[in-house]
Amino acid sequence: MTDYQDRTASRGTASEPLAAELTGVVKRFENAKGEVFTAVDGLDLRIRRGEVVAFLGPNGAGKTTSIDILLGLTRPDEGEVRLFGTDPERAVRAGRVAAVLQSGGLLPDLTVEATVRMLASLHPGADPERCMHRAGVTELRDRRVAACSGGEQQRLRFALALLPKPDFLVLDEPTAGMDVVARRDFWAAVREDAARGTTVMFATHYMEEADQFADRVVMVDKGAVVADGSASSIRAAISGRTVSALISPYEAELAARTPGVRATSVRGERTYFSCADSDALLRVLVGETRAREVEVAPRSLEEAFLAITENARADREARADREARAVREARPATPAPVKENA
Ligand SMILES: Nc1ncnc2c1ncn2[C@@H]1O[C@H](COP(=O)(O)OP(=O)(O)OP(=O)(O)O)[C@@H](O)[C@H]1O
Repeated sequence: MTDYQDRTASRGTASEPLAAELTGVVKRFENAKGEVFTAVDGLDLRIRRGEVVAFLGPNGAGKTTSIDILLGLTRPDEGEVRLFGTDPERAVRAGRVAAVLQSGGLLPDLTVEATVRMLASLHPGADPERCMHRAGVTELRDRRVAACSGGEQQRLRFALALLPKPDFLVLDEPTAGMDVVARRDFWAAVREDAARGTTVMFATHYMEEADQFADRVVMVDKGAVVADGSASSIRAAISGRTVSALISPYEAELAARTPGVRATSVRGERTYFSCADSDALLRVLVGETRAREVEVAPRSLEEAFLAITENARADREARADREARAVREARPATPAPVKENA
């Protein structure tokens, strides 16, 4: 297994039943012209109980579609989905799985408390006070939903999701559009719940959310898993900086020989150097070339994806080579053909 597929960050164990299991899931959409587009392309994912998994990917990677399939809201064209060993609809009906989706579902004229109590009546044994407290909305109880900020509405949705006392919480980009403080408060509430052993899977664009909150990060791109591992292994893969400058092609080539420079590219007038040791490159650019307007930036998520997919491809090729060699070496020498006498 590669660094990105070590799956060591689990809080569950292999002998425990899985919270979720997606095997070979494919979902295609057809546009008005009849062109077929594959949004989820053979997704395999196993989530053990107690794990907190970030589902990370760029726009259009297939996160929402995968989550809809996981929750039984969309049927896959191929593949199988199991939640707690049963089909998604049954698991959701039984209150074992609850979701905080990106929008919808709230009545603007009700107060926060009335909303929670109304939905609590659908779940025998639900404890509205406790759920409000756990989601951090107790202080907002008398506020109308329409007067709540986006972040407060998401916390309210979180309180509603807690009503059936789910074992598994699925959150689809729950903090999209929130400011830093609202995001921090939201995660504090979820984190507290996860500490009680609830399995959590959340989709996000934000690398730092995945890093701070998840103990496992699953990166998806083009509807398939491209990396899967502990946050630290993913972080290691995206460490490094991008240095860019206005520099002549000749001097750029010289600078690219600095140890630690992994790749260069040109966009517009700028040359971008992806490097592990930005200090060494800066010394060269400033001290030995006529480079101007030098900038240093953390590696972007897109660059991280490129690095990870490239590493994953190299790992796959190396593994295939090793396996082929092992097969060749294990094969007994072919005996010389025996000539039969006519
Ligand atoms: N009902 C649909 N009909 C046609 N195409 C769809 C439909 N739903 C999703 N898609 C397409 O499938 C791809 C994956 O979309 P999805 O919403 O799952 O991605 P995502 O990773 O959640 O993206 P984002 O981060 O932007 O929400 C996108 O290209 C999207 O346009």
